[in-house]
Amino acid sequence: MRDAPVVGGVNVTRGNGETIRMRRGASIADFADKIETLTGYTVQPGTLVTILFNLGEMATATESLDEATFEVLGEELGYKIQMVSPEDEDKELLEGFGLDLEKELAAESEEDLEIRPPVVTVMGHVDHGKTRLLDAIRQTNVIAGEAGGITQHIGAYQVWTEHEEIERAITFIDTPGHEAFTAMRARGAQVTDLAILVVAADDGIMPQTVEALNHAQAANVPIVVAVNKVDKPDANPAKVRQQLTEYGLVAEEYGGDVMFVDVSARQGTGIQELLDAVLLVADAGLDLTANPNKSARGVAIEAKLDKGRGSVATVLIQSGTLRIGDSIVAGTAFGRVRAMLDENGDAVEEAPPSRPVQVQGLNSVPRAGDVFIVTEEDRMARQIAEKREAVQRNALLAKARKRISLEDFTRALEEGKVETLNLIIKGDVSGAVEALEESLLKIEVDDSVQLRIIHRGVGAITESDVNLATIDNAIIVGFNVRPDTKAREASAREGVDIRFYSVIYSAIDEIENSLKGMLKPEFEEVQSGVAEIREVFRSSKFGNIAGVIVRSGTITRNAKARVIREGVVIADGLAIESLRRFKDDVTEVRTDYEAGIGLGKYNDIQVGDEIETTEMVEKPRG
Ligand SMILES: Nc1nc2c(ncn2[C@@H]2O[C@H](COP(=O)(O)OP(=O)(O)OP(=O)(O)O)[C@@H](O)[C@H]2O)c(=O)[nH]1
Repeated sequence: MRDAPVVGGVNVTRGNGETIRMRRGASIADFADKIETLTGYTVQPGTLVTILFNLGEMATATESLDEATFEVLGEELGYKIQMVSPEDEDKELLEGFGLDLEKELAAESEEDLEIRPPVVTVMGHVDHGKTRLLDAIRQTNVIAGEAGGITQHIGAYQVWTEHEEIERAITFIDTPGHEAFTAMRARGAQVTDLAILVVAADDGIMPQTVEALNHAQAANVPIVVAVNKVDKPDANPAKVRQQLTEYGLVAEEYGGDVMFVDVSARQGTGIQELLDAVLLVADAGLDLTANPNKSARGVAIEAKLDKGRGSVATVLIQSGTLRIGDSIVAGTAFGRVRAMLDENGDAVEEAPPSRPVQVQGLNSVPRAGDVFIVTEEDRMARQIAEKREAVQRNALLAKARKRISLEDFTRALEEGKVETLNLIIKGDVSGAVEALEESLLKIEVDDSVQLRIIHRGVGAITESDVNLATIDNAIIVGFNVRPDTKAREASAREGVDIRFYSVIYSAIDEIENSLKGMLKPEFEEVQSGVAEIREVFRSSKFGNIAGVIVRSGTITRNAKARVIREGVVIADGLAIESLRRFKDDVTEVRTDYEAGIGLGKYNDIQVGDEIETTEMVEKPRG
């Protein structure tokens, strides 16, 4: 490739608004490659590192960058950046193996398709009777002859019911509440065709009822309401109907189009009517069909590591038929189907669409929501899994930088992009949540800025809040509440910004400032690399040079350094004046590599000392 000519003082590798597609986890070096392909001229990654540095962002040539950083760099160079979404990325990965799931589905003709059972998730507030209802459904509708058999929890099961004189199956996802539902949605897997919202008639609408229906509505999944515990003396089913009207769920008897069914999970009443309602909704407009005559595709519902059996994963077949001996890949897990069990613990030879089965034979445990596909050869399943693992690793590295934070929002605003700030509000008492919501909605800003509160609730910040924030790129505001362990892990993994407040005024203040584009980012120092001194050389030009091996992270030429002797910082705020590998000046040295570091006039270094480097990164508030 040739060097780019300079025309009118401008290097012609600069763009003219062309779009460059970048993968998650890509680096400056990848970006340079893309520009080279586009222009036909050589682009040095180091040049891009310098340009980015001059824009106030520090990154090495091979480090994974996030979307915001690519955009900054792209804008400077005259390119539009389009980040490839995780779904598209995986799609492209599969296409590389000749697998195009969408094309496959589109190529199916009407004759190939057969009706499949609806897949139903049961959601509702704690103690409103989800578990009991699922038990009741199961007890009254297991396949004849298997009643009383030992059932085992595999995360999903099918029941059979006579509907308009035909025996029909319904598949129930039986994972703990809507946590699984949102986890799967966050991963782009749509498994649920329909949701049953359980509301106890003696208790009425509670925070998780609202949360559950928000999730179902956001996913565009139709809802059937089961008004439970109608056997209780203080049951008030009419009130439940009344209350849900406010959330857009209007009962048929009130002129709306939502089916409400009164049930008692304890007494087993109303169950048949509920199943009929589910099938009516499914038949009315959901068009649930699939081709059973091809190799299977579906979604992992739950999975665990079993001491005796290894990885066991419950999968839901979405199209095709799964058979013993099939090679499958689910997320980053792969293997051959060694055995399949149904919810009764019975061995199954093949599983058609909408059938959940527990599969043995995968090499590791897939995550809930991972899509699985059957491949023609074992080798292909393994290669897909390995490629995905590499992609995930890179994406994680980039994501560690951050998702949207209030500061990003402010910056986007300052750049004049029209923006909507999505918020989730969680508080300790409903009064506070309402007060906060009301005050926030009253903030006056100009027309280009919008505040949307996509969910509010009382109680700790949960994993499902974080999942919702991930999907809608929202910021979570916690008023006197904290995330639970799972939520904390999820927010760290997904990089969701959670802001904690204990005074309503400061929450309003900060969000108002952000909406008005006044929030200034704060920076903090983080460790970027540690090197151990193994030799000290004297150089007439540079003073003492430390011969080091990098123990962790990356030592970069621009970083600040400190010297640590036996765990004590003996000098701080030093600049790295020279960084060399052998005789060459380099900009960075990574873990396990040797290098020579010169700290300018600072000479007090000994063998065994550590040089630790730090960089300034934007600090999450809270
Ligand atoms: N009277 C009456 N009690 C019920 C009925 N359904 C459930 N219950 C009781 O309500 C309590 C909660 O029921 P669960 O099925 O555990 O509720 P859940 O929604 O699954 O609760 P979590 O799993 O904790 O979210 C239990 O004590 C049940 O026995 C009903 O129809 N009538």
